[in-house]
Amino acid sequence: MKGGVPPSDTFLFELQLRHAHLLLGRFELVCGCCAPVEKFHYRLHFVHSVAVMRLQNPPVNSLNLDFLTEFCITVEKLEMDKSCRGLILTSNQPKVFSAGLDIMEMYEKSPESCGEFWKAVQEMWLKLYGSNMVTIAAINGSSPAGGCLMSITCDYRIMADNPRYSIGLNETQLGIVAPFWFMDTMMNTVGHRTSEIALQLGLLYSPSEALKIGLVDQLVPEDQILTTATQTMTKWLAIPDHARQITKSMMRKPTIDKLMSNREVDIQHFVNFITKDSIQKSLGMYLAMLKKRKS
Ligand SMILES: CCCCCC/C=C\CC(=O)SCCNC(=O)CCNC(=O)[C@H](O)C(C)(C)COP(=O)(O)OP(=O)(O)OC[C@H]1O[C@@H](n2cnc3c(N)ncnc32)[C@H](O)[C@@H]1OP(=O)(O)O
Repeated sequence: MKGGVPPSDTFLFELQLRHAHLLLGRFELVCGCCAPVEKFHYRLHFVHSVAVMRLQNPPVNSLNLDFLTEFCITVEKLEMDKSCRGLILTSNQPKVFSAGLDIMEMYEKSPESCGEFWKAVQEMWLKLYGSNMVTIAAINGSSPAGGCLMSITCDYRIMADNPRYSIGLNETQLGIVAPFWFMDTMMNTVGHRTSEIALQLGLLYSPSEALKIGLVDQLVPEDQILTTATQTMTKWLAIPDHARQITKSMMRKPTIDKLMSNREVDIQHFVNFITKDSIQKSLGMYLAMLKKRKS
């Protein structure tokens, strides 16, 4: 513990809660009083009631089952920690915020594994879209498909102004169909007409195009992304929590309820769809294209 002032009971209690996160969640915690202990899928850093989560699942922060499970446990713990009022999501990987769902979790897998994976994807969306915290995505790299979904579940999106980066729901380009709750989240963000075009064509937008259609809220130079996210967070946290939380919940509840009352059907639909030979073939071709593009 730094400094000569004895810690208050409340502070110690909060610290214990955070240490509990540390032990259960296997992430690296960086705060004034404790040294980093373990690195895993992300680093978590607390600054004045705000958790900054830097995703680090190399090489491209693809969302696999392990990552999603760990992510959900951590968000749930932050949600329960009354001292944590905001969450900033960003990437620790160069050039990529998140490459979306890990295609390997959907390719040549058993129906059981696919079902378990899809449940974790649903859980991630439910936790983030329904969060009481202020959530800000600091998008410091490309963010296709599931990466875009993760971003649009947040309350506010700040993207690095780098024309090489892109963001969007490009599922149709892989020969797959975004489920209704991906579509709903997109429609709630950019409106129905723009979503129709974006989703049917599987468009990936440059940062300036994304700003134009309202897919992101602000562009900044990459080296200013976290400072801007922190300043934005301060503005949002100035609003009384209860009023902001009730407003958020009233606006998102119908969309959340729609998935909540159809979770099992949605899982079955996903499993039936993704295990079809024709869809497996499309995924295989897409994976080969990704690898070929690299060489
Ligand atoms: C009812 C049915 C509903 C189904 C709904 C499914 C919903 C959502 C679907 C998804 O989220 S699918 C994922 C879609 N993601 C993408 O299309 C992105 C693909 N990746 C890229 O475009 C690029 O990798 C990148 C993110 C722009 C980064 O480019 P960079 O040049 O930095 O890196 P690469 O060399 O391309 O990739 C490195 C390495 O990672 C592998 N990889 C990339 N993305 C994925 C992925 N999403 N899943 C698994 N693996 C991925 C890539 O093949 C390379 O592998 P190696 O060659 O190194 O083995």
